[in-house]
Order: sequence, then structure tokens, then C-alpha cells
Amino acid sequence: MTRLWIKQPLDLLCDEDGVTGLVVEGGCISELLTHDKPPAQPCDVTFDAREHVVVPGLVNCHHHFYQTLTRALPAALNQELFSWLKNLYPVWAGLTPSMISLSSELALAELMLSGCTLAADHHYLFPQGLESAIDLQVAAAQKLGIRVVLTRGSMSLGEKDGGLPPQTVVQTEQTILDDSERLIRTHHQTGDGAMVQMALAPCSPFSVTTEIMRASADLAAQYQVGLHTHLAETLDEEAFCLQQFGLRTVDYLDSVNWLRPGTWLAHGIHFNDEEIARLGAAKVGVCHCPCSNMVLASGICRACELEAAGCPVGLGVDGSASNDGSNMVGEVRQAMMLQRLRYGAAAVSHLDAWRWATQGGAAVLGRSDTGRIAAGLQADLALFKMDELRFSGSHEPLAALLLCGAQKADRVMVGGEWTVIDGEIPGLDRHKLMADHWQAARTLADR
Ligand SMILES: Nc1nc2[nH]c(O)nc2c(=O)[nH]1
Repeated sequence: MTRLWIKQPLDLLCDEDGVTGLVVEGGCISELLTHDKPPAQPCDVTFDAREHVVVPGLVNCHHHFYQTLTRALPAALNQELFSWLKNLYPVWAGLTPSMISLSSELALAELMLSGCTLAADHHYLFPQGLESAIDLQVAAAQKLGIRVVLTRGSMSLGEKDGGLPPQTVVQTEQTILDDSERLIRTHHQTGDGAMVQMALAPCSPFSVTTEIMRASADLAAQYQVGLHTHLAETLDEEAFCLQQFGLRTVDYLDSVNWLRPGTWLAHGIHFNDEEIARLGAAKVGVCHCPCSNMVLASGICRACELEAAGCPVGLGVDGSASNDGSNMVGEVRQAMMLQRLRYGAAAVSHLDAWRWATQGGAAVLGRSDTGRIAAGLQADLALFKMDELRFSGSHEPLAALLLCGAQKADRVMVGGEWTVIDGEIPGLDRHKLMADHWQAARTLADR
């Protein structure tokens, strides 16, 4: 087994003090080296990290990969969530299998190049002919070597029953449940080092039936997989829940048996104090999506209070029609800035933002084997260089990466394998991928 010594990084994000290097062996971090001591046993390879800041691989807790095909689409510009969705559903109804492959690969590549090692996606569109969407996402992730949590999304409440989406993009409950079970049985891996995991993800209160929320909770419990949905993203959604169910969002979540560990919510903005306490007590995870929340003017997540109440808190770039990028390290900067706006500069440090993006995200996705630099954990790492104009004159490296606006990782490692080297994904023809993806985006918009 090869032993790799990552030697003397410029700086390192680690809970332990005085760490000046680490050893990677068998896909894991086998040893933390302190105070410039060499490894206990000889290493086969030494990586001189004097120019690198080493952080745990970044964890993206919410995305919609297919939306990379509808970035900055004129019909959806400058709108809030409901009209934005209503304008996009008919476009997304035209997705094809090759568009899913291209958009998944492109979104994953973008995430990886910005330091991501574990990414969750929420795919909830299954028009006819697209039954294999999640299988295609698995193939894209395996090709690129990134860890993924792919959530089987669903929409079952169409316009004719009072929901937001047109009938063309909703499915029957039985179809959803059968496919959910098939995907878990086919792809879900368990245990440390899992590369592909599944979770179940009815889309949002205004696009699914209460029956599919309850049945998904039962199925998730049966197979011990995660549960995911959009919740408390907008005040329109809150009004919908009050009108449709006579309940606020958290009461609605409780009524369908979702208030439990393993559930994580995208956005989680419009909660009152009592709801935050209930979510924290239930250990429900929250994925803060700062860019999307600003683009759609949805509001500001109460991330610090949710975390203090006991909720795991992570970050997500959200879909690329409401961000419209998938840059993970860029999202960490936005989270720090938006949360400062809410709580004040002294209340939110760069270390808080790094924590949400690493160990917080891993906790949201139910992973105890990644998200930190510690002996015995997966060797999932992101290494940033500070050799760009934007960093010149900076002092504290971990603060500078966020304050000066890092955009790209120089190296990324997943389970001991380099997935990014010198700012490129080995074996990926990114120009061809972009050309094909652009073409697919034009075809989709012209349909
Ligand atoms: N930001 C987003 N919110 C959503 N709610 C919903 O039902 N779908 C979406 C989405 O794609 N993005």
C-alpha cells in the first residue's frame, strides 16, 4: 500500500493544534504529524505542500445538476421562486438522457475544481424517457471520482390538484416509490468510504402530496437512507402550507414524520424561534444556500441559531438556475458574508464558514468518515495555492482564501486519489465537455 506524506503545508484546517503534515495510506489519513516531525514509518511518496493551504474536502449539500443547462435563461431572470419555477418547469420537461449526463458531468467538474469532494444532488424531473436520470448521474460521478449523495426527487402534486408544477412533470406515487426502491437497491453503498449513496427527496410542499412525504419517510427508515426536501425557502411557500394544510412548515414536516435525524432541508429560512428549537432537538440538518437565496431574494437563513440549537448546518450552491454557478469555495465566502450581514462581523468568522462547508456538511449528509482532517478519516482534501494577484499581500491564509475570494483548488483528493491536479481533472477534456454542454443548453432552450 502506497504511503503518501503531505509535508509542511503553508496552513492546514484541523481541530488539532500544531499539525505540520499528514500521511495518507489505503485511502485514509493514517497519521497526523505535529511540530515538523517526520512520519513514524518511511513513505513512498512525498508531496511538498509548502505552497498549499490544506482543508478538508468541501461538502456540497444541495444542487440540481440539470439546471446548469438553464443558467441566466431570459424567461427566468429577475424573479422570485414561484414565478421562476413556473417559467422553468416547461423548459426542464424537455430534458433528455444525454442532457442529464452532460449537465451532471459539468456540474460535478465545476464543483471538484472548486475544492468539492462530496456532493449531493436533488433530481426531481422524470418526464417520459428520463427514467434513467439518476443511473446516469451515478455513471458521471464514477467517471470523475467524486463522492455523491444522489437524491431521488419527486413531484406528485400538479396544477389540477392545487400544486405549482404542470401535470406534464408530475408522477404517480407508485411510480415514485417503485423507482426509489430500485435506486436504493441498485446504487446505495453503506459504511466508511462509500462513494455513492442514495436519499429520498420529495421536492417541496407545493409540488408533492402528503402521501408521498409519509411514504418516503417510511421507505427511508426501512433502508436507512436520508430524507431531503426544500423547506421554508420563501414566504409564498409558508402561505401555501397554511392555506393547503392549515399548518406552518415545521408542523407540516412533523405531520408527515420527517422531524428526525437523517432529514436535511434545503434553504430553511423562514423559521421562528420555537421552530428552530424543535428542528435542533430533532437533529434535522439544514443546508444554507446563500447565493441562491440572494438571487431569488428568498431571505437569509438563521444558520447560527439553527446550529446553536443542535441542527447540523452545511452549505449548498443550489441549482445552477438560481446561483448560477457551482463554485463551492465561492459559496463558502458568500455564506460568511451573508451570515455576517445577519449577525454582525464579530459573530461569524472565516472558521465558522469553513466549518459549515466541511464537517457541518458531512454531518448534514450523515457522514462521520469525512469532513475533517483527523487520523482514521477518509483522505478527502482540498489544497489551495495563493499564487494569484488576488492573494498578494494577504496574511492569515485561511481567512485570505475567503476574504480575497479563492475560486479554484490546485489539488483535490478523494479517498487518497488525486481527482484534481494542477487545477485540472486528469483525463477530462473540459473543452469538449463545455462544447457539448453548450449545445445541449441551446437545444433545450429552443424546444
Ligand atoms: N431554489 C430552488 N427551490 C426550489 N423549490 C422547488 O420546488 N424546486 C426548486 C428549485 O429547483 N430550486
